[in-house]
Amino acid sequence: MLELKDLELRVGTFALRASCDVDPASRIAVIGPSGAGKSTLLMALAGFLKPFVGNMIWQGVDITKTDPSARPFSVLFQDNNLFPHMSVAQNVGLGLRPSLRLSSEEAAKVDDALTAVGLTGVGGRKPAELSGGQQSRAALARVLVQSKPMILLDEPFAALGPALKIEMLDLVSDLCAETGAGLLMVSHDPEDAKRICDSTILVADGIAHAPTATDDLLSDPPEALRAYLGK
Ligand SMILES: Nc1ncnc2c1ncn2[C@@H]1O[C@H](COP(=O)(O)OP(=O)(O)OP(=O)(O)O)[C@@H](O)[C@H]1O
Repeated sequence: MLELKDLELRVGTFALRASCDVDPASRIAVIGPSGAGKSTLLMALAGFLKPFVGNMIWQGVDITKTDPSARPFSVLFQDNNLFPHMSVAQNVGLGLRPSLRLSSEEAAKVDDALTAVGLTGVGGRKPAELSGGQQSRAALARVLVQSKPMILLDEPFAALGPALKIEMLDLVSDLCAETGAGLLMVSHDPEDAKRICDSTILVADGIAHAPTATDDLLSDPPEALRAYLGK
């Protein structure tokens, strides 16, 4: 279990509270109005933002002060963060070893991850030589190669067209099913949540609420979500 214990996150004058249990094996969407704190929550989980108050507990162990690389999460933010001067395989390899001095076993893992996302044979290309969808797949391979128990995605497919976005969401869903990884995915689109997430965390009015069944939440949205959905 991932426990958020009386967490308070602060960025400038903004504050977000979270106190709930999260099933690390499930697929969870994080939705809410713009500026509500969705990215802030992910940044704190990933270890890039120190909580002002409270603790994060992973399987009974306090990870509040654990380095990002030692946390049970791999993270993908919106802009993919592929380095243009490196090959696709090197970009993926960074997920395993920043020095890129990979053992043959690690190099094989990179190949496996590229295959899993449908990029067999393109490891030698530079990111600019890939389409937008292929770049998203490469970024996903870097997440996958880390074999972490949970994947954190912050609107990684927002720049893709609707058909490509659906393709990527389904790929994420399949990869989670195959690897057993859990998912926490920030999205602006409730349809994304409906498509691949069993439960949803609503972030609104300074609170990251406990995960609720996605269908229940969206069929009978609370006031804060209703306004956001335009209902
Ligand atoms: N560096 C910063 N300094 C001060 N305030 C910040 C900083 N970064 C973010 N904020 C504020 O923190 C709040 C939460 O931002 P956050 O990016 O987490 O929201 P969000 O829900 O992810 O928004 P969006 O959906 O628009 O991406 C916002 O009100 C934002 O203005």
